[in-house]
Amino acid sequence: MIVSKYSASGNDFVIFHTFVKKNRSELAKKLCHRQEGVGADGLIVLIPKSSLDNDYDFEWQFYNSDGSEAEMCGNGSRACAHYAFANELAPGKMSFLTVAGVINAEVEASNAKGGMVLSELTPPQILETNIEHNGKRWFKLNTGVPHLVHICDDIEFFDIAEARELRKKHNANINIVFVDGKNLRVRTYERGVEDETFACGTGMAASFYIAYKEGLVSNNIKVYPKSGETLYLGVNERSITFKGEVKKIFVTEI
Ligand SMILES: N[C@H](CCC[C@H](N)C(=O)O)C(=O)O
Repeated sequence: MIVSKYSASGNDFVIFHTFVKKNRSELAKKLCHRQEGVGADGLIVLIPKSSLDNDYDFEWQFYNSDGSEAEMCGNGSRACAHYAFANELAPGKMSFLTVAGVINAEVEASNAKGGMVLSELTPPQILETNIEHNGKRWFKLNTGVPHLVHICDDIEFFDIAEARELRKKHNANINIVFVDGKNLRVRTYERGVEDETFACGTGMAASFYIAYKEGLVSNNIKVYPKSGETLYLGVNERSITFKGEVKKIFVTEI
């Protein structure tokens, strides 16, 4: 089986396509394993559409590295869009079906090593605005998957033990966000990876949306995850747009 390894702002994925839709939880754990597999935060399986009457170009399955299936993955949606375009499975402007809903994506630039991709996420839903934990205020919202967000004053310290506790209590990804002038810096403990990742797209979107609703940033900004790569976040009348570079690291047979 031929698989591709992608990095989207430091969040990395194994991607392949097949017409067969089945449970791939065990395969995800095997392929994502950092020492015994390809190594990735998640597995993306692209399933080309089987009938012309679907109003999307393909369907996908997304699995975290622990084998859990997640409704959506922001960075994964950008990597998958480039993979689909590069493998002639979709046009540059595409839409695909995820558990969270249909995602629109556009490959704005592409070459053999990757490109620049914009995804439009599912409409954000603010669920709670005042969760108190250890004297800190957390927001809970869904940007395709559930996230907790805390607006912090020191991005250099991320309490992973506290994040793990909150992740278990709320079954959500955990984000701290720092307002850095006009832009944001975000760090995320990811559900299903069970550790901090170098970037989390839906987490950056959740953090951006809370900072925007709190009047701390404008509706079009740059967001910097742990990897330091630049992501462009915006709010439109429908949802949140999310743009950044994706890199095709290698293609291999397993
Ligand atoms: N770990 C997340 C799914 C992947 C989200 C993240 N990789 C992104 O880019 O949005 C969850 O289980 O809710």
